[in-house]
Amino acid sequence: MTSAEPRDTIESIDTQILDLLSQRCQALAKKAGTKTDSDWANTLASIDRLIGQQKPDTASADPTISPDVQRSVLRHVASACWQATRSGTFAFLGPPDSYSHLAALAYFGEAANLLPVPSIGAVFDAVSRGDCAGGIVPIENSTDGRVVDTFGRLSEGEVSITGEVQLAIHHQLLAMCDHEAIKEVHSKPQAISQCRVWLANHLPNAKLIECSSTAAAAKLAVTQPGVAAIASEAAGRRHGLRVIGANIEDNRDNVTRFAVLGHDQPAATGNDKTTLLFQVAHQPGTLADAMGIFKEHELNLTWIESFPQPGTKNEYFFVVEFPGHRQDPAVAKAIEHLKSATHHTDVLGSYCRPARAES
Ligand SMILES: O=C(O)C(=O)C[C@]1(C(=O)O)C=C[C@@H](O)C=C1
Repeated sequence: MTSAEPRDTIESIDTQILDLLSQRCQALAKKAGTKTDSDWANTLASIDRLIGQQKPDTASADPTISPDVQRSVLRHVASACWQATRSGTFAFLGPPDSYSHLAALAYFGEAANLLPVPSIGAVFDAVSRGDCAGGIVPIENSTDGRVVDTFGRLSEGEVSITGEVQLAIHHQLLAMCDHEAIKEVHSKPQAISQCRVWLANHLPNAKLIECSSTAAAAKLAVTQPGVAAIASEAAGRRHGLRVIGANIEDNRDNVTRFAVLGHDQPAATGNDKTTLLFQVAHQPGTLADAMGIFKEHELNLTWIESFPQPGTKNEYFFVVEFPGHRQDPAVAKAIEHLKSATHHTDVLGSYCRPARAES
């Protein structure tokens, strides 16, 4: 055997995997800009379809590797090939190891070119100006509902929602000092709110201080004596912080939904949802009439939120979500109907429904 020959079966298989990777990149590069090209959202949807379609008795449905792990491996392969053949950066609320970063990694894959920015508004700016091909922002959490900064910008209609990530959020209380020496706890308001009961029971005298992100709080806790941060396990590892309290979220099933922002309109996958924003006249019954349209077209709402329209008195935007794609006949008819019955109706996006990831 010469030194260039594979040593054993495993190495020979790895060589084949590398060869397949290179073939996959070449095929992807050939598709770029053609009619059969697909965007990232559709790439993810086709991986999900492939995993879902596997027959239990086929070789690829090997029970030693669960469908979730197979999905994650294929996503990373796709992400590496995408990165090698396309340009494009995706913005998230940084610094690294914020939950937005973890959500971006779960969606775009480890190989993606990810850009940390200082605020949720900066994610919208980067995508709407075209500096980034896409971005990711928190939209709702299971404790407090909508994330206010995101809603304000969604109503401006500059970008679309092209996907969603649901991330299970497990908060850690991180510090350099002992529990007894903690005087201040810093974090993003949403994270503080998700740990309110734990903080009242374990640190009743600590000052709670809001900052731009959980990861920014973790960075600060490294240098400020007596300061603890509520942040992710990954942020604690990055900065060498001690875990003073593990999994301190009050709700064991703490989940944040993140919206993926972009300019594409993902094609229907058969497992989609649609997010709409509308405005009705400030008159009796106008909201009930709008709701009647969803009933008439048998669209089952999974979310409804209202938020004040800036610069007006008693005027609100409404955001609703329901299963189905804007190209489905019932959804298309309902949108047309709403457009004629409301002041303004904007389809924020139709995109593939997500699976849940862990933080
Ligand atoms: O600060 C972070 O790490 C974020 O990514 C933001 C954010 C949010 O605003 O909801 C995301 C998930 C958690 O709910 C806490 C904070």
